[in-house]
Amino acid sequence: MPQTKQPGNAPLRLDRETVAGLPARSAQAHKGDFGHVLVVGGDLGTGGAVLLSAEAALRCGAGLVSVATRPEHVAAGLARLPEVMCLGVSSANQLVSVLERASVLVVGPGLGQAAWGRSLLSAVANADQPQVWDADALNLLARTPLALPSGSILTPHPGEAARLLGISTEAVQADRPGAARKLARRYASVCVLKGAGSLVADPSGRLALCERGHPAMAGAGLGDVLTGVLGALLAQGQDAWRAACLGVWLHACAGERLGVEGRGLAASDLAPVIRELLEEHSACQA
Ligand SMILES: NC(=O)C1=CN([C@@H]2O[C@H](COP(=O)(O)OP(=O)(O)OC[C@H]3O[C@@H](n4cnc5c(N)ncnc54)[C@H](OP(=O)(O)O)[C@@H]3O)[C@@H](O)[C@H]2O)[C@@H](O)CC1
Ligand SMILES: Nc1ncnc2c1ncn2[C@@H]1O[C@H](COP(=O)(O)OP(=O)(O)O)[C@@H](O)[C@H]1O
Repeated sequence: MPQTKQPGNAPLRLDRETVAGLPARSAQAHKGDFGHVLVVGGDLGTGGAVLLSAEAALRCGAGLVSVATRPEHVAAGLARLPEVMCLGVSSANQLVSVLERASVLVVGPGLGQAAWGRSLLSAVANADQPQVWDADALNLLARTPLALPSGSILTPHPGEAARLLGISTEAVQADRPGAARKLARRYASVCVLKGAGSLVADPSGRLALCERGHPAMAGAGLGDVLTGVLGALLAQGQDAWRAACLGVWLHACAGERLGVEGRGLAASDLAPVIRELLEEHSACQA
């Protein structure tokens, strides 16, 4: 990423110039060049969260996308996203073969915190691919010591950050840079602290601020979309810091573009707009 000089401890401001893009694709490119994102989650009652994530990964250029979810959700997943390989798993041992084939793991959207979700999260945590942890993966992490593999990203909203840090949501909001940096250090991962003015922190203390976005984004599933975007950028070779900076910026700019239409922004509206913005920033063909 171009390193704009930052005065003192000021965060890097994410904009078109400061976020690093994806390289153009060669004319001989094939799907095997762009990674395989596996999204794990979607317990009974929250099955849509994994589909939002998988759709975003597909629309941001991942070569292959799989979902591992409750068997009850497979038919709906295939009907909505025929491009995605949708596997029903009743227990963690059914995850093993698909985990081995994936290059990036996204875990947490709609995962739940019951035995099913806990066992899938343990299996994912034992894998060594770069990972994106969100939602219930973070709620479980707050209760159980688990290590994230190197090159991973966690994406708490202020409520999840508060649970991880054992403090109130208000305390997180009162010192967002401090909370983001602390989580990045504690989990040796890049931390995206979501909410108006999302922050990206890394374990070395580096901090970036995204001033884009729109209050129309305050609705269900927008964070699930972000996880898929980040998974796709990791799968296409960006490291955790670059993927987080580009992904957060694209997601917020897409929210802004759609937000002008007013309230009622559906999370699934976002993916095609993120695709447009990604092409404007990093064209697929030179
Ligand atoms: N279609 C589906 O299947 C969907 C499934 N989903 C799944 O549902 C599960 C539960 O996830 P969740 O995030 O709704 O619940 P939870 O962690 O209790 O957080 C809520 C509390 O956190 C806080 N808070 C959050 N943001 C804040 C901010 N910016 N600024 C300040 N505070 C903020 C705020 O706390 P409060 O202010 O109310 O104290 C808020 O009440 C999870 O598995 C997820 O994947 C969802 O993704 C939706 C779509
Ligand atoms: N007022 C806002 N301004 C900018 N971005 C927002 C605003 N409200 C929500 N967002 C963004 O929308 C997403 C919401 O994610 P999250 O709270 O995890 O929702 P969910 O769990 O329903 O998917 C985050 O990326 C957050 O930064």
